Amino acid sequence: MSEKGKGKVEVFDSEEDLSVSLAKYTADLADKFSKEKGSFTVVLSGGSLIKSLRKVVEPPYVDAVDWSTWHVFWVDERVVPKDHDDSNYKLAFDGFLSKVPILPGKVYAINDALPAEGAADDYETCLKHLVKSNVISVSAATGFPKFDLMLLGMGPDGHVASLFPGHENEKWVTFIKDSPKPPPERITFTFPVINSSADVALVVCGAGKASPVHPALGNDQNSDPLPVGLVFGQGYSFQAVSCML
Ligand SMILES: O=C(O)[C@H](O)[C@@H](O)[C@H](O)[C@H](O)COP(=O)(O)O
Repeated sequence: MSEKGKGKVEVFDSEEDLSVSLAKYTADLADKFSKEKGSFTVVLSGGSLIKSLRKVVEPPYVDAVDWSTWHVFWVDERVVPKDHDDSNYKLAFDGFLSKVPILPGKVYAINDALPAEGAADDYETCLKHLVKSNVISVSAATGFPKFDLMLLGMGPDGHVASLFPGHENEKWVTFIKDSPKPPPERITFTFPVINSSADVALVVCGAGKASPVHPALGNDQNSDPLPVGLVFGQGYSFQAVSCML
C-alpha cells in the first residue's frame, strides 16, 4: 500500500473507517507475502490495535485470507501470565486469534514463566531460531530480523511498543521494569528490529494523541524527538492510519 522509502498517512473520520481500511491493508499484505514466499510474519501490539483489527476476522476477509501461512509475534508484551487481563497475548487471543484458524504452533507468545530479563532473552533466542529456519527473513541492510508487517499503536506520550521516552537500546528484544504505562514489567522489540520490517502500520486513534503524532508526521520540527519519531522517517515502507486527530 505504501511505496518503499516513503510513508503514507491516511486520516479517517471515524474509528470504524480506520478499521475497514486496516482490515484491507492487512489482508492485502498477507496475500502478497503468502504468494511471494508461502508465509506471512506479522507482529502485533497491545492496546486498542486489536479492537481496530476486528474487521479482518469478519467477512469477507475471515474466509478469504489463507490463515495457514500466518506467523504471529508481539512487538511488546507485559510480563504477566498469559491468562492475565493485562496480557497482550490474551487480548489478541480473545479479540483476534481465537476467531481464525492460525496454527497454534505459529503463534509465538512469550514464556510467561520467566521474569522480564529472562523472557526478553528467551524471545530473542526464539527469533534467532526462526531466522535460522527461514521462518523470519533477515534485512540485508541491517542484519536485523525483517518481519513482513508490524502493527504498532502509539501512546499519548508518543511511545510505541514498550519503547518509552529515554528507554531505548540496541538489542533485538529488551525489557523494562519501570514502564510509565502499567503494568511496569514488559519486554519489547527494539527500534532496529521495528525499522527493519518490510511494512509498518502505525494505527493511532483519538484526539489525545494529536500532539505526539503531529511532530512525528513532520508538522512540527522544533519539538523534542519522541519514540514514535524514531519509527517515522526511516528508509522503509510504512503507513500511518489515524482518526479523529
Ligand atoms: O502493550 C502495550 O501497551 C502496547 O503495545 C503499547 O505500545 C500500545 O500499543 C500503546 O500504548 C497504544 O495503546 P492504546 O492504543 O490502547 O492507546
